[in-house]
Amino acid sequence: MTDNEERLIELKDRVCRSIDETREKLHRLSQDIWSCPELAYQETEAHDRLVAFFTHEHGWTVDSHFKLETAFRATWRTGGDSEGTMNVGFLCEYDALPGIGHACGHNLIAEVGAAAAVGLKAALEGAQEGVPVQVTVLGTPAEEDVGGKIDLLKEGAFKGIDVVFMAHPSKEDATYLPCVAEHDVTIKYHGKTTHASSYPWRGVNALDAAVLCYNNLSVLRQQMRPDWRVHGIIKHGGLKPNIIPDYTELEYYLRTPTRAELPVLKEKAERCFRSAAVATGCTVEVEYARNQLDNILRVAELERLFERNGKTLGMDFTTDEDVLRNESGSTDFGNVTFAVPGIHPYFYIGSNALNHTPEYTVAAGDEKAQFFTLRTAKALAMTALDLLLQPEAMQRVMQEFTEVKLKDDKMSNGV
Ligand SMILES: NCCC[C@H](NC(=O)CCN)C(=O)O
Repeated sequence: MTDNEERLIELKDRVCRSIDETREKLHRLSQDIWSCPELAYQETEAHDRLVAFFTHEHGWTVDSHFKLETAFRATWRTGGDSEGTMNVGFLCEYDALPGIGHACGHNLIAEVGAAAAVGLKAALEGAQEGVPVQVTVLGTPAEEDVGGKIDLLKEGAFKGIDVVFMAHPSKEDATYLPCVAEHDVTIKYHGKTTHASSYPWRGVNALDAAVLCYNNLSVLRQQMRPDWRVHGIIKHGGLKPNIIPDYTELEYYLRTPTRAELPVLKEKAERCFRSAAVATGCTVEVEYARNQLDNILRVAELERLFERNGKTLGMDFTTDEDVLRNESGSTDFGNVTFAVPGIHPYFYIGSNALNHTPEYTVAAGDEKAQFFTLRTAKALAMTALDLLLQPEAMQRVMQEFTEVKLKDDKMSNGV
């Protein structure tokens, strides 16, 4: 075994020990966030708790309200000049869901990011030969909405970060689960009210338009690729049965496995929106969310390193092809992966509950989740050490990142 390999093992042990030594503070942080669920862009308490956590941990430079009201940044760097310093990013999410609190366990995402950063810093602080590194923690709000990470990307918050890590609670350990491109859209129909019984023929029925739109999209599914998704709700359908509705509103999520396919689906969906207006005589407004979520650009080398570290800690990565190929959602982390190589693995939290259910809310606040949460943080920090102490590993990551980006560019440009 080489000296460097021995050093890596020692530093990885130090990461695990320091995270275990901080577990009480980390659990309290996670519990404080879990017990005060806040919606996207309204995560003021969670922001304050995380800012206070890093402020009280020595050595961190903390920027509260960093580019967004409820975003933050905490940085720590080893001494020496900035030349050759690798900037390792860890992301914290902390927004909850309406009506069911932290049913996606974002309190645990925040805890994983904080724990991994604290563990990596502790390991490197004591390293004999300096390892030039900056550790950057970014608090990224509103993942469940239009995506705070995308806002932060636009504001340059990820500039200078060389590799980025986060992890998401799930019902199994997985180095990756399909994360698809998505664009949210609101469709508004405007008609004309009249008495629905006395003289309905004088009205223009916006609810008819909404129902036709819903049905148009429902029949479109037969002609969609099986891995595309179109799903939505009628947010406003009218005021009273005897008033022909003059305003209705629908919200839909349009999803495709790659960002290159999304324009194709959007064009088909828009025909459904607009034909409902034509058929009823309504006017229609189509409003897309300001941010489109991209699919995750995968870097297999990062996933391999993470899986190797996770297995040494006892993680049991799923091999269920059905899960690995089909069960998917979207995340604004996808947009980050087109700017910075990164991984977004999933981790079991001691429950078979499904995300976005009240049962998952309970599981995310259960002390039983702590062991799995801290184990995941250790594996992330250990993977960061692999890159810091093995330059050839980071070179492989960058080479692969360049290749997959080029392949995506060609697909997006129809090459
Ligand atoms: N409009 C954004 C929705 C994102 C949401 N993300 C997830 O559920 C991943 C876990 N937080 C989605 O519906 O996919």
